[in-house]
Amino acid sequence: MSFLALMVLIVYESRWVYPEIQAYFSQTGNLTGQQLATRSRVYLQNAQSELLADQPEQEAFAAAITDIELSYGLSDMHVYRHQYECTEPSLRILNRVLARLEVAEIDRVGAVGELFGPIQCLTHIEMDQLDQRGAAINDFSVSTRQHNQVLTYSSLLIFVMGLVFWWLHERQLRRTDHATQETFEWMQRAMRDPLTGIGNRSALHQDVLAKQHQSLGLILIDIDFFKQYNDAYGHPQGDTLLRQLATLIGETLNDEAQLYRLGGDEFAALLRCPDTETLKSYCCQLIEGIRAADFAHPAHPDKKGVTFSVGGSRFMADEATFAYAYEAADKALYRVKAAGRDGWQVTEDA
Ligand SMILES: Nc1nc2c(ncn2[C@@H]2O[C@H](COP(=O)(O)OP(=O)(O)OP(=O)(O)O)[C@@H](O)[C@H]2O)c(=O)[nH]1
Repeated sequence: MSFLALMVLIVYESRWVYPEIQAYFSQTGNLTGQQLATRSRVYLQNAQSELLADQPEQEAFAAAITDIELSYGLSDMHVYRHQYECTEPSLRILNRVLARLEVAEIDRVGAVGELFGPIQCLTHIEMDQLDQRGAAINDFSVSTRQHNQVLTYSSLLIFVMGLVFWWLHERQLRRTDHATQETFEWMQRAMRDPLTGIGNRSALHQDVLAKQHQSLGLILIDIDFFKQYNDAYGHPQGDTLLRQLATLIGETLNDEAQLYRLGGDEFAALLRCPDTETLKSYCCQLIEGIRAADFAHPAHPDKKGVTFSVGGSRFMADEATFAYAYEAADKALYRVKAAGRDGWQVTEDA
């Protein structure tokens, strides 16, 4: 709002300059007024010269009459009559002198003397018109200086306001960026399992939705007798094992799978899977991988190391088929558990 007011002020100040210059240069009253009075005075002085010149009286009178008439014409102006009290009496004197010159009822010296009054009046008019012009010039330069100052300060203010707005805008931009970054990081964290760093159940759902219409394999991996492992080594060691197993699963699947911890001791792997044979080979690799890793598990009932039960299913990714695929993989896993664990099964055509 204040910005708009400043702009209006600048436009007003700019518009002011032109009419003011016009007003100055159209001081015709003063300029012309002074020039006419000067000419009129010069004619009267010429008339005096003619009267005093060494020439026949008749010629001198004729020349003087012409000069006085010219002077009269230039003096007989409304502005002079209106502004200067001496004008009317001067014109009357000129009229009288003219009349007397025409009938030769006045001598040369007398006529010259009569003209001094009007000359004095015209000199006064000239001086006054010059003073008025000087005052107008002075006023004009003062006003110009003031308006220039207003223009300069307003422009400066606008510049500073522009800088402030730019700074505020930049600051807001930085804050928004920061907030967006924070939100993004929170969302990332909300999708991660804090213990192992791999995705959680929400991430699994999201990733499936992002792979619409792709042929995928879902593999559920459950640690056998993990409760006993915790009991034997304690929870901190159990946590360490969970982290190690997350790494092992990733390496075993050649980092082609996206991994998730669904809670407790259950992991999931999601990977591209063109056919069931591929899915089976991944499951087989997992069982062989955990056996080869040979993690100690003293509380394992069969005295084996840590083992997995693995169930898998294959599906064309979308929201509805994922629910069936999950259920199918879970059933396969359950069958492995029921069959004694440490093995894998897949459900065909989920
Ligand atoms: N260390 C650790 N243990 C966990 C965590 N989450 C769950 N558990 C434990 O995992 C164990 C899972 O026990 P169960 O569901 O009976 O599974 P299990 O002992 O592996 O038995 P089966 O699956 O039938 O072979 C429980 O004892 C939980 O306390 C965790 O974040 N860290």
